Amino acid sequence: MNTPRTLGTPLSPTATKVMLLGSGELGKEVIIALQRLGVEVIAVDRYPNAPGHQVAHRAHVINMTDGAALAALIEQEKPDLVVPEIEAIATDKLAELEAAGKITCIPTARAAQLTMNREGIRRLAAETLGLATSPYRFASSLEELEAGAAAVGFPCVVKPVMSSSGKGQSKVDSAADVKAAWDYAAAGSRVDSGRVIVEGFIDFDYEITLLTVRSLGEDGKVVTQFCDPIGHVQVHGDYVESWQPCRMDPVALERARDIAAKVTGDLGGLGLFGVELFVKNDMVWFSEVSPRPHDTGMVTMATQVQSEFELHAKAILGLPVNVALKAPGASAVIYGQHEAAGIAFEGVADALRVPNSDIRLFGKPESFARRRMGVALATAGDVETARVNAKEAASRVKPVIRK
Ligand SMILES: Nc1ncnc2c1ncn2[C@@H]1O[C@H](COP(=O)(O)OP(=O)(O)OP(=O)(O)O)[C@@H](O)[C@H]1O
Ligand SMILES: NCC(=O)N[C@@H]1O[C@H](COP(=O)([O-])[O-])[C@@H](O)[C@H]1O
Ligand SMILES: [Mg+2]
Repeated sequence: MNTPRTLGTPLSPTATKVMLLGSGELGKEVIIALQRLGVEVIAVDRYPNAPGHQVAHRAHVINMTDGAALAALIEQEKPDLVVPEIEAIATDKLAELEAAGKITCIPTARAAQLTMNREGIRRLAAETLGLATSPYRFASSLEELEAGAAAVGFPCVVKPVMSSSGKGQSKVDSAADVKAAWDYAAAGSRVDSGRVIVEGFIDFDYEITLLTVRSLGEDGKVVTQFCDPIGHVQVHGDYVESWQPCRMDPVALERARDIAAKVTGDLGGLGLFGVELFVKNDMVWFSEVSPRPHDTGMVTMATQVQSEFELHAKAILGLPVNVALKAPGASAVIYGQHEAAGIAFEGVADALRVPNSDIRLFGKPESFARRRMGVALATAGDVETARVNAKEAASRVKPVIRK
């Protein structure tokens, strides 16, 4: 597509129809942004009443890694755009349907295929594009992992090739810990492929997500724009806190943008990408990329004129976008803390008494101790104050089990 999409009326023959594959907290916000433009939205996830299901025109529950089930649903709904929201999807089927001219996949089916599996994106970035990354090896057995870990050196990080939000990921300090990391990866991957990546540990000063948008310019050509860098803190491979803008050495910022332009340029298509980078002084390493909104980018709901979700919604429809920052701000995650269905949240009023704060509760039907159930947002005159306030607001929200 090189012209903006004409938008129709939902639930009528002119409807512009978008299908989200994955309907968690990130998809929910993309759906809300699309709904505001009068787009008809079909939300798909692996379990009923997912956050995005609750705000879409129609909701479906299927195993998205089942190619036949996915193709059948696409055939039934005939969406104009198919928008992957998670990694664990039958992306080969998406590629087949795209090649047959039956779907338009965001940003491209190839991008979804490459980023579903760490091996695809890592080999593209390091071996094809020549970008700096941590040293790495892939392993399909404990013996291969032992050899790989020895090759990249200790400490290192072991991750299933198909996983996200830190699932199955562990840091390994010595050869004695390799077996535990192998077992942990096997238990934690979202799709058990029996394969892992082992990466040399990068002793970075800080890490960022560089949200990068590919949208259509007035001349019909793709324009690449960068949001202000987002700094974040991760615990056990999962984000707990993020802030924007993240102060950076100007040389490092230029390098970060260069890497992001190369990766997103190769993946192609339209939409927003979250490019994850490690930074030490003016050195920048590529870590990975989401060809979709990023969890650390939830902060943009408070900090930007258009959140990462609005940017994605607009860009995929061929509409112009505005990546400007509105105010410095931060986000802090609210975890479930309990293993229970239908939990309640006390203290929301107290949380909202924190200056310039806001709360999002995702509405996930089931809570786990470390499941992300909501996020607190705060803006302030400076990022430091915003971080303190976002964490304070998050801590005032108390998940409880109601009998
Ligand atoms: N090679 C490494 N060196 C140092 N830290 C690392 C390395 N790999 C991962 N980490 C840390 O673990 C975090 C999560 O890693 P990564 O992004 O690969 O996992 P993920 O499961 O894909 O998470 P998400 O889906 O949330 O992006 C990183 O943001 C970083 O803090
Ligand atoms: N880092 C990727 C990420 O944050 N993805 C977000 O988490 C949801 C799954 O949450 P769940 O595991 O609680 O169901 C996904 O649907 C997406 O919104
Ligand atoms: Mg990551």
